Amino acid sequence: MIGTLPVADPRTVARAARRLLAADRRTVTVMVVLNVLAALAGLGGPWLFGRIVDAVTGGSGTATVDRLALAVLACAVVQTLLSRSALRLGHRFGERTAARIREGFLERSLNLPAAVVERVPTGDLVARGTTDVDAVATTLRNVLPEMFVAIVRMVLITVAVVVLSPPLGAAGLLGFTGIWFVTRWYLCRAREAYLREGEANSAMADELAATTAGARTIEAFGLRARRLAAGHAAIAETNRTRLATLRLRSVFFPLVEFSYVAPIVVVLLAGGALYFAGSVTLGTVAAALLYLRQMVGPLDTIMLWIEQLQSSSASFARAEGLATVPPDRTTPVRAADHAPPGRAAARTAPGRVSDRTASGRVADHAPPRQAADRTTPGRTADHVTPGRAADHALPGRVADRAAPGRVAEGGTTGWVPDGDLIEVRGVRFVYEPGRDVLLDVDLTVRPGERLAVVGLSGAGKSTLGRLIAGLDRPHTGSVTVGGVPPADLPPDELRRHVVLVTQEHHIFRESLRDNLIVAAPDDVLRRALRTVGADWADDLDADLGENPPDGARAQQLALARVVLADPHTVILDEATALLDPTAARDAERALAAVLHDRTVIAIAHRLQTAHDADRVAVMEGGRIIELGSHDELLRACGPYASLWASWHGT
Ligand SMILES: Nc1ncnc2c1ncn2[C@@H]1O[C@H](COP(=O)(O)OP(=O)(O)OP(=O)(O)O)[C@@H](O)[C@H]1O
Repeated sequence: MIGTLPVADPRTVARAARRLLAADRRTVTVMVVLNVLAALAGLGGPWLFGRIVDAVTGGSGTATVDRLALAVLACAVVQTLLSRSALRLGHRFGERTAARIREGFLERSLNLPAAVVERVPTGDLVARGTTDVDAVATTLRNVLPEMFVAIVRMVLITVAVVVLSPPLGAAGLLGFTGIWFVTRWYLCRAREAYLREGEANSAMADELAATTAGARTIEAFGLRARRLAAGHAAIAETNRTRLATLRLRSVFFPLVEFSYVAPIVVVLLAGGALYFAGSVTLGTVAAALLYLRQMVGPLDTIMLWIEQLQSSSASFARAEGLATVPPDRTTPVRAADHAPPGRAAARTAPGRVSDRTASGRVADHAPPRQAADRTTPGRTADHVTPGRAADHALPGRVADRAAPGRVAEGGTTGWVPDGDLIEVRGVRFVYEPGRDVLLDVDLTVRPGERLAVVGLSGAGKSTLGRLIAGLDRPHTGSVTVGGVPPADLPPDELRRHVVLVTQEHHIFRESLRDNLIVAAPDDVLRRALRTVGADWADDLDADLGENPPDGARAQQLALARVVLADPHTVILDEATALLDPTAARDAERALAAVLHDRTVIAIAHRLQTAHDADRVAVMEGGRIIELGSHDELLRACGPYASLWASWHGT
């Protein structure tokens, strides 16, 4: 488990950059060729100008000078045309590559293990997906093509000046060595400085997001001063890191300016001496000087953008860092899996169920049967398959799924659950090394049973719920649903078996239909909405991004998703805790309709839920310390009896 998102190391970044170049190999090749041709055309000008100087000093006629001047013009025109084409191609390449990076980032974000997403600061992920990806996109679109042109020109100008006159070329290059030292000094410090600036930006975004999201809590608990102090600290850190990069720039750029003049002075002095010694013509000195002047253009471009390149390479490292997070399930989910129903099947499961695909990891116990062996001819699976109206038998759980013979689509283990039995055996789980959150947990939940899990805050109830819902894997022991580890099931399959409903109900900025996640005919969707009492939801095309439903309605939507997914087991983790009492009563009614005929594991804070359950599991310090019916546990006079007594005030 990790507390912050990682940053890719330089080798990983270089590999990713190579992959992006290789993805557009043809364009890159054409770009290189056009740039080389443009740079070659550009070399003609100074050389011809040198010939003009020699022609004039040698007393040639104006006709020669005119011809040479026309050739200079032709070179300039050809260079402009070729450069423009190369640049246009470069911009297009940049756009396409930026789109690839965005898609990759989206895919990786969706693939992040739920436990990681919950633990890392939201601001970090948001800043990487916005500021960092935008910085990389801008660089690819605007900076990289120009840098590329500049580098090609610099290389060819260097070759040209050395070929023109080796001693003058050597003098010029000697003059340019200062830039190399200055740039090296800058680059050694810039990456770290920009990475720190990016981190500080993320932290500030996180602080602001936390303050905005928790506005009501802040008001209610008088936390304004605390939040302000946290905000100021984050802003101060951002300022500090920005000043650090500014300091680097304020040393770097003046030194670069000075370094431009140095080679010209050196060549003028050396050229003068060589001319008077009769080793070079005046035209050659003039051409060499012009070449060196020409060098300033591409150098300027490189120096101008080098800062942007540094900051965006740090941004790229942050965006690529997501790729280094180990997945909780090994088969990555495709971005297409997250398109709304109708476009692609799965997006986000009801409640906080993550849409990740299954891992190739084989369970440490033997699943009942292998899917491949179980394809029974003529047997039809009765699952809630997107688009299959017949499967949506509402409101209770009527569909007969997990039928032997059905092959799990997209599953990596090839196993499919056989039956609805939930078994937890010898489970141990940690979020942070050295701190067991679950220890030796054994539990069997029979199909159709209502189990309440109670215990003090931090006892491990939600973690147990997450393991049964397949969002996390146990570190030791096994959790199985119908004999198969739920974390091994692909999202589509998983949600037909187990769904976790929490108090968080995410609403996508899409239509009501898309928000229901499971694709089904309109009448089935409407029936699901009616089942949960969502009378307000008659227009399936209504854009929920424009009119986001309030807490109670969002809850109804989440429950409608459960109805449509039609799982045999629903895990409720404080599903109605955030609703006001009236809304909570309505939600309880809707819940009752949804839970009918299903196995229910209710993580309960109100002991009334435990009272109404078939059995109660009492958790403490990551262990189940008592298990039995309400009456049995009361008779046992143990921890549950004490909890019940204190809850009742007796
Ligand atoms: N993502 C996480 N990263 C690190 N520690 C975590 C994470 N989630 C929970 N914990 C810790 O694990 C322990 C068990 O948490 P869990 O949420 O499972 O308990 P709980 O009984 O459901 O508590 P509550 O009733 O307060 O929700 C707690 O100490 C909690 O701080």
